[in-house]
Parts: sequence; structure tokens; C-alpha cells
Amino acid sequence: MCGIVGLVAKSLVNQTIFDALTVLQHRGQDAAGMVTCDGNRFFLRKDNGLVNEVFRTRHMKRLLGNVGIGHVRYPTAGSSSAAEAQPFYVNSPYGIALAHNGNLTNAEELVEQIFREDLRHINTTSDSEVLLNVFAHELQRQRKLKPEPDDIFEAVSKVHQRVKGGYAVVAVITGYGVLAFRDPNGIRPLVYGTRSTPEGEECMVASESVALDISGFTRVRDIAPGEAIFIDLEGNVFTRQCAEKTQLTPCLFEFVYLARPDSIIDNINVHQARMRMGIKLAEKVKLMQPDHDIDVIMPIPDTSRTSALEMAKHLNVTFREGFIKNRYIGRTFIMPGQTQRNNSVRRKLNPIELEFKDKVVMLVDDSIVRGTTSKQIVQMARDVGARKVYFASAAPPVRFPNVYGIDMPSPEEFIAHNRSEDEIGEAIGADWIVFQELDDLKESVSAGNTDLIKDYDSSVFDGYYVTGDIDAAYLERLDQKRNDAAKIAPETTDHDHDHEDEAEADLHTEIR
Ligand SMILES: O=P(O)(O)OC[C@H]1O[C@H](OP(=O)(O)OP(=O)(O)O)[C@H](O)[C@@H]1O
Ligand SMILES: NC(=O)CC[C@H](N)C(=O)O
Ligand SMILES: [Mg+2]
Repeated sequence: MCGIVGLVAKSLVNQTIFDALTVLQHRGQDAAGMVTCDGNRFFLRKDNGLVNEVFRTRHMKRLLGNVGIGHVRYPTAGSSSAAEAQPFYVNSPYGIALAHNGNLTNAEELVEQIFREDLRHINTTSDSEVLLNVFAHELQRQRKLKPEPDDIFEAVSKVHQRVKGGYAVVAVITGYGVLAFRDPNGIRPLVYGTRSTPEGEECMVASESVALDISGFTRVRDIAPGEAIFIDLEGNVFTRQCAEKTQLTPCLFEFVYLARPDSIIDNINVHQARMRMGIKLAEKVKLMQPDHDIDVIMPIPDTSRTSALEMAKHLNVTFREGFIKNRYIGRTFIMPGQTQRNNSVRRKLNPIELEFKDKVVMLVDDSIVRGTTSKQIVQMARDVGARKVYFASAAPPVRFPNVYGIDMPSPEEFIAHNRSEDEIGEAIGADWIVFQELDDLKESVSAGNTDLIKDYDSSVFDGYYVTGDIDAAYLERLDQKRNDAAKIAPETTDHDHDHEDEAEADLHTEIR
């Protein structure tokens, strides 16, 4: 779940793309990148780090042009090397830079195909470089000196035929404009909006509507599954459905955890969906424990705040913030290694003793995945004197790997693996645990868009993969390739090293 943005404006785009990336930072903390285009030339800056670490004034000054795309990365394929930060670039045809949120499930086959049939070279282990080369090859096959929007859309149709998985994509084509498209299942989000300026209309495409809000863009609509949007250099907007068969099955986990609450995804207000999750949880508690003895309900900041508050209201129990979050530490779940995740929880959350002493406390989190957060939090609550600690999760237990852009490759790493719900409660040290039912979770989200959404990519909860190409052998290979032990090497070099050297050794041109 990286964050992407594309912009066609009437003046320099660098600052607006930077601003958009700062509000998409929660979707990827490992690397950031931007490509701008002044009509003839691309300017690229990408590196490991947070947005404000990657783009210094000297880089911003050189990111020229009124057209560009940006990316924040949370790796789900390949390595964490700076060379695999996005956007990626190919010089032919025209010059194309591309950034991608999601994960391709047939990347390995495509690499082989690209080499043998398309006669193209892939220089990294990134699936996004694969996606770019498939698109570039298909656009080249149109053999147009000047491509029309229909030629570009035709290439996107071919991409949909060759590529499998979850993908929301932005690309800039030198001299022509910005293209964005979404996979035929609409697994990853993509929205667009416009802004009026005295010089004319500007258009932005982004992972989440919050990116539009903060720069004064008005949200127009979500990009439909399989649909592509092309904005030319004058700001003219063209859209076309490019996939033969589509169904909207967005990732349910976006609504649980990934997205910001102030975003609207597929016409659903994420904040409201989380409020409904809290109400459903309260109803379940009422059913299971009609005479409960909960003194206080507490969220585990940040993401569970919305549902915990609503849950407390519906149970008529006091809501209190008992954990104070260090605002300078990022999201722990999307950190690249278990050691780092473990160490971050205690540094990130500190309890206020007064709120726990001799109380029966119900802690609420949006989800329990590896149990990193919940285990430590329950212990912290006990250490500061809670009499009993209950735990509620606004999502069902996460039991199955994700293959569409969330780095959860290994079932053994989930605390729910081979455990019943009660056993999960025991494993995190809680006196009682309650999980949301999957149907209740789906209803909480769907209530925001009853016409459009018939189902979700809920694979992490039920093991059903909407693209139909995932079998046990695939999951086994993924586990071997990307489990925490397999990732140890990139993890140690990732944040602590001087990555200037590494980036220079890799082949990617950028502004330094
Ligand atoms: O069971 P786990 O493996 O710990 O994963 C689940 C936890 O991780 C996330 O928090 P995170 O700190 O990433 O972000 P937040 O501040 O948005 O809640 C999520 O909100 C849960 O608290
Ligand atoms: N989280 C994502 O969307 C990842 C995008 C891409 N698969 C990468 O690893 O860079
Ligand atoms: Mg959390």
C-alpha cells in the first residue's frame, strides 16, 4: 500500500506533489520519489527515507515542470534498496516514468516474457519496473510518433491482459501528459480531482482524497476498476474503460487500517466506516457479555481511535485516552523488520497510570496482525495497575497472506496462525478478547456505498483471492521469498546505512 500522486498543473508541480506525499506518508515510510517533466526532460529524485528527508531544498529547486508524479513506498516485492524506490523510468517510447501501488502476482512470468518476447531488460527485482516495461512495450507496439489518448488507452488494455494482481498506477509520458489506471478489481484505491486557477483547470490523481483536500482540489470521483484516465499537457481529461471484465472488490484492509480516516475511498467515508465498526463491536460485546464489568474503553492510537470512541458511546462506557503516542514515530506495522517493529511500540506509546489503576480496561485496536502491538500494550496496561485487561479488534483475526500490496507474506508470522480466538487472547495476555465478525466488518464498510460494492478483497481474513490465480504453491513461494528471516539482509542495511553509496552503485539516474 504505497501512496501515489499524479498532477498536471499550470505552474510548477513540485511543491504540490511534495505536499500530497506528506499526507500519503502513512501508506509508505521506506522511500519516496518524484518525477517532474518540463515538456522535454524528466527530473527525478528518489531515495530511502521519509518525504521530508528525501526532498531537500536543493532537490526541489531542480524538480522543474508543470507535470509530475510522486510515490511513497512500503516494499511488497523486490528489495528495500534506494534503486527500487519509485518512480521508475524507461526512455522508450517517448520517455515514461511510472509509480505503482499494489503488487503483481505474475511478476516472475512477466520478467521471463519481457526478456524473451519483448526483448527488454529489467534491472531490479521490483514488480513496478516490470509493470512499466509491459506498459512501455505495449505503447511502443502502437507505433505512433505522436500517441493519441486512444493509443495510450489501448496500451493500458493490453497491460490488463498481461498483468495480474492489484495495481493503481500513475505515469508521466514526456511531452504528452499524465496517465493513471486501476486494476480490473479496483483492489487499490485511486481518485481524481480538479482545481481552478486563473490560468485554467488543474487535475490531480491520488491514492487517497486527502491529497486532493490539502491542496484545494475538489474530488471528482474514484477511477473505476479497469478504467484509465489521461490528462494531456493542456489539462484536458480523457477517460476510458480499458478492461474487458471488471468487478469492484476493493481491499477491505484499506478501510480497517491502511487509509487515513479523512479520506473517501470508492465513495465511502473511511471515518464513518470505522465508526460503524465500533458500533458493531459494541453490539457483539452486548450479546456476549450483557453484564460486562468494563470501567473504561481505550483506543490504541492512532488508527483505532474512531471505532473505539463509537464503541464506548454505544456501550455507555467512559472513553479515555490512556496511551499517549509519540508523534515523531511512524506506523509500526509497516516497518520493514520485526526487531524494529518490536522496539518501536514501547517508544511510541506510553501509558498514563492514572487511567489504568485498579480499573477493568477494554483496549480497542483496529486489527491484530503479528500481535506486536497488542502483546506489549496489554503488558503495559498491567504494569500500570489495570485490574483486568480486555481486548477488542475492529477486524477479524488476520490469518492469510496478502498478495495485492500489503507486506504480509507469511501465515506463521500472524499471531492468529493455528490459534482460536480465545487462544489469541491468551497469547497476547488479555483476560478476554473479542473480534469483529467478517460480515459485520463488510457491512460497516458497505453501508457507505450500497449500490456499488458487492464484495471485497477480504483475503487476509478469509483466504479468498479475487484475482483467481493464487494457489497454495504460490503462497508457499511467496512465504519463502519474503518472510522476515528472508528479508533480514535488506532490513539491516535499510535505515541505518549511508545509502548514498548503495544508490550510486545501482543504476538509476537522479538528482542528488
Ligand atoms: O498486530 P500488529 O502486527 O502489531 O499490527 C496491528 C497494529 O499495527 C497498526 O498500528 P501502527 O502502529 O502501524 O499504526 P497506527 O498508529 O496508524 O495505529 C494497527 O493499527 C495495529 O495497532
Ligand atoms: N506497497 C506497495 O504498493 C508496493 C509497490 C511495489 N510492489 C513495491 O514493492 O515497490
Ligand atoms: Mg495501530
